[in-house]
Amino acid sequence: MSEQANLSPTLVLGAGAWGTALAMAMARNGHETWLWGRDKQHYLQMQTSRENAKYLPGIAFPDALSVVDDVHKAIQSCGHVLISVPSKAFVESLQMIKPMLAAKTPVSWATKGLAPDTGELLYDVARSALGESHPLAVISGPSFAAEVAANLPTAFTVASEDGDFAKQLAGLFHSPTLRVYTTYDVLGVQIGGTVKNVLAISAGISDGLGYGANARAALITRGMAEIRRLAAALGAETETLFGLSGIGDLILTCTDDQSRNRQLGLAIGRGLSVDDAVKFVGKTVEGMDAAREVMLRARQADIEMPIVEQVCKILFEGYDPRESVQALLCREQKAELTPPVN
Ligand SMILES: NC(=O)c1ccc[n+]([C@@H]2O[C@H](COP(=O)([O-])OP(=O)(O)OC[C@H]3O[C@@H](n4cnc5c(N)ncnc54)[C@H](O)[C@@H]3O)[C@@H](O)[C@H]2O)c1
Ligand SMILES: O=P(O)(O)OC[C@H](O)CO
Repeated sequence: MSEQANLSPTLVLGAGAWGTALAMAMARNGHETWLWGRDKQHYLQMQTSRENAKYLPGIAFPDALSVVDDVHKAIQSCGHVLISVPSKAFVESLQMIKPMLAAKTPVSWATKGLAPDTGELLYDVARSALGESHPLAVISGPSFAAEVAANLPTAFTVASEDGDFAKQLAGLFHSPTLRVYTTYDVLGVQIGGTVKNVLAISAGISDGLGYGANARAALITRGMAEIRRLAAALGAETETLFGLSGIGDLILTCTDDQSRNRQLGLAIGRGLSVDDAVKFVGKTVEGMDAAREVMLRARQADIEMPIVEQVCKILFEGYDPRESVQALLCREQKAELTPPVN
């Protein structure tokens, strides 16, 4: 993609919390931004009230943000499509845009997760669905939608194999309150953004059980070791995991109650069944699906991810969370670091 290519207007597909917050951030910078949500009632409400009362109440849309209803027309005439739907709707979104997308229109997404059932990385899914001609990018990092919408200081990362696209996309968001970094390591960014959701469930469970700060810090640190093992096995850069999309997002979601993944874990740890906890949270919890898919990838790569494994046992096999903590604590003694072999 050339440095002069024009990404405007951006069409944001998915009018949930994150799609709306990202659309508002671009529009605040004066970039023409179109927001589309599939629910007609919701669309009409946003168009009339000029806010997204369902997900981000009380924050007015900037003038450069328009709510669009004719998604087909919008796809054909936009300069860039940003997908912000849950991972289970990602393939469906690609299929929807594909027939209408102009040959080289760049596509990015802010979805965190893997493809359902196969555990494929979304970058690979998008590349095989859309072909080689579209620049692709992933947006990830420690960023709660409500804080971005409220214009609170935030930093995140844009990853693309196309450096010009990464730079231009980052430029759409960059502002005095939003610092956006770029990287070429699409693999590392996706792995960090996916696995942290599963680990946030584990941290929530631990806190919900009433275990202390020591246990939470241990889960974050050993969870990071699990992310690193998977990332290394799949060929990501270790450095990425020490950045915003790795440790940054892991800390955010494991420690702050705004995280829906952590909220799910807290509810389970406090004694709700998994089904009741899901109903209680009542929002998108990506770590539920991700747990299964991350475990699949770990088995394929023949690596150990004991915390993710215990989260799967609690979520899908009815394990008592206390038994899972015992299983983690009773693992054989291990070295954190062994001396290098000369
Ligand atoms: N909320 C955050 O703070 C945040 C931050 C960073 C990343 N993310 C990621 O962004 C993604 C979206 O999360 P969210 O918080 O916006 O979720 P959300 O539940 O707030 O909204 C999801 C939206 O997607 C819509 N949707 C579902 N299926 C769709 C489809 N097939 N086509 C079009 N729209 C569809 C829903 O109607 C809903 O409006 C997730 O992968 C999440 O992990 C969220
Ligand atoms: O609410 P969560 O747990 O989905 O986390 C939201 C974002 O991914 C935080 O970066």
